[in-house]
Amino acid sequence: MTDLSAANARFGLSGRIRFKEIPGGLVVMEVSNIHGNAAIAMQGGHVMSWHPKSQVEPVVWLSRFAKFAPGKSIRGGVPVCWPWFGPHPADPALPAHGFARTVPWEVTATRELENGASEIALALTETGQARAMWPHRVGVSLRVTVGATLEIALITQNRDDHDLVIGEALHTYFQIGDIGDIRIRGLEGCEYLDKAGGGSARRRQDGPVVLSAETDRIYLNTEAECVIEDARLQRRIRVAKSGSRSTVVWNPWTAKADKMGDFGPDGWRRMVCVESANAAENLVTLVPGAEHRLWVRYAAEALP
Ligand SMILES: O=P(O)(O)OC[C@H]1O[C@@H](O)[C@H](O)[C@@H](O)[C@@H]1O
Repeated sequence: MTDLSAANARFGLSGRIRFKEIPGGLVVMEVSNIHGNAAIAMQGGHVMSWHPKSQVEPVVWLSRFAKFAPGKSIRGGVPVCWPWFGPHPADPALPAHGFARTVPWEVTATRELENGASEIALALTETGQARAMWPHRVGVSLRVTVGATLEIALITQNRDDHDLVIGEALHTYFQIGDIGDIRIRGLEGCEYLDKAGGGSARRRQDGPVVLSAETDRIYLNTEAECVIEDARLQRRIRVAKSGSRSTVVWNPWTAKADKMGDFGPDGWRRMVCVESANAAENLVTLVPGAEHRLWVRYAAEALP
């Protein structure tokens, strides 16, 4: 759905949901309600930003140097990694983190809830390009609820006649005061694959996660809530989830961020990715007809 006036007529909600085109040609849905603001790009079904009114600063980080172009993933927000996480297991020519984040999605419904939150349903558009990369019959949808909290459900239905194995993540970039001033609780004692610098060593988390260098970890068998404690912004962000057995913690640090070209000079200091995923040993197998739902809820609150 790229026709703006048709999209606004069908799914716009006066004063609350509006579609617009941004420089670079992407169509973005802007959501604004009594609880706060969010923006969702139709490319990738990508929640680009979320700023609840209770917070001085946004909770979901979007790089000031993000590039907006057809077929290119946006640096920040909530990229949807699907149907594989990281490099493709067999074909390095295929895009990292799957194709869902760079293909068109379409809105299938919008509504305002009684509590003033806005609910948006999106579906991955069937394209020949996606089919060529992953030739299976499947239904993929997102349900985004923008309220006092941000909830996102990523739903996969196997409509084929054989088992499907998927990797996935809601690859969320959270806005923080400074990378040196946060700690992440909820992963204590968990085993992780340490991918920083291209490795894959297995380690165990000792205490809360504190970052002091490039960090790229897949925490395995982790279903509990994570909490990002931010001493600089004097707040904590709660990351609750279900249907997700891996948690990825990522920050590229300075040298890698410089090479990536869309972080800006110090962007990497203001973000941390805490991704609710099913990756590595936690892939999901769907039998024909089965449905899998990965759900997250983000909430921010002042530190006591
Ligand atoms: O630059 P991309 O493709 O969005 O990926 C960013 C990072 O995403 C993380 O999830 C991966 O663990 C990292 O290895 C990767 O570098």
